Amino acid sequence: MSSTDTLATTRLAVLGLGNMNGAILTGMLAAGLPADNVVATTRSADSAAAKADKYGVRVISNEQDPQANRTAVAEADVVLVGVKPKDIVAALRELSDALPADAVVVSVAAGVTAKTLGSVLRAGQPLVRTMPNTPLTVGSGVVGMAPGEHVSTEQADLIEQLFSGSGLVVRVEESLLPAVVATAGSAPAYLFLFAEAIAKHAEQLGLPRADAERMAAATVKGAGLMLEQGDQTAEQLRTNVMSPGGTTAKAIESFQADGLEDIVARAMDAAAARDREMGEEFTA
Ligand SMILES: NC(=O)C1=CN([C@@H]2O[C@H](COP(=O)(O)OP(=O)(O)OC[C@H]3O[C@@H](n4cnc5c(N)ncnc54)[C@H](O)[C@@H]3O)[C@@H](O)[C@H]2O)C=CC1
Ligand SMILES: O=C(O)[C@@H]1CCC=N1
Repeated sequence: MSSTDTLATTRLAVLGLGNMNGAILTGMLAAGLPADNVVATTRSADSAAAKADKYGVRVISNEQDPQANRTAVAEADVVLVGVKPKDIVAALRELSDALPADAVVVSVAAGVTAKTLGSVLRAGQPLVRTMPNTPLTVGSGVVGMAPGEHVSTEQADLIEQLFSGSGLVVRVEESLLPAVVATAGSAPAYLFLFAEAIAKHAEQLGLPRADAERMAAATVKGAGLMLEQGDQTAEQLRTNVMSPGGTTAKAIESFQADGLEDIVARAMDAAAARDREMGEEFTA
């Protein structure tokens, strides 16, 4: 069976259609998952109508049908659960006996462990923990995935295929998901912060704000594309910009004198630590 055939026949339930599941769904639809194969749920009827319009899939709300999540999963092959970490245990508990036995539950929730999720699912229910990031929405995302013990090779390959049309998929042990959060899940926000800071200060240097924002965005995109080509390391690419005695050398010296590497390391450690902490906070 070709990968297109597999996508064509996969039935997907999307529980919670916020920022992350919206990005994932956009990526999967762009990669060839037929919109007719998808049923999504939201909390309110208004948001169901808006999301149905936005994504072109069937969306049912818990407001209209208190059993919406159970209805959505009843015929699913894959159930993508994109509710907040504090809500995921309750959401899975109320639908666990409505899941087909071979449906793969895919959690995108930060922190909440497979042990916790498995404890509210029926014994043997296939479960994959993932840590995605929002650039999936533009086909350039990252997903760390940790398939659980009841997931077959075919099911793990299917989940990887669903994501890989819109980004880089890396399989990891569950114990490495905090590192994936720090490196990829949260990391778009670091780069957005950098772009924000560049644009703000460019305005201080005299550029109109709108031009500064467009320049920052194009520069982050261009640098990302060069990094992605992979023929030169980040360090080599940086060095190429640094003419001896020139402007960039002064800027990099300033970053290094201010301890940029330590600043990044501390931020990543904080993200990974919060992920582990949420695993202890949100249990069944
Ligand atoms: N935003 C991001 O960049 C990333 C988020 N995540 C994870 O994705 C999950 C969702 O985060 P966001 O999308 O940012 O939050 P969000 O608040 O934008 O989306 C969550 C959605 O779920 C809905 N919801 C809550 N309970 C529900 C239920 N029982 N049934 C149906 N819908 C329900 C909410 O109304 C909301 O629309 C979290 O667990 C987070 O850890 C993971 C990686 C990156
Ligand atoms: O901030 C969070 O908790 C989620 C997980 C990674 C990105 N957003």
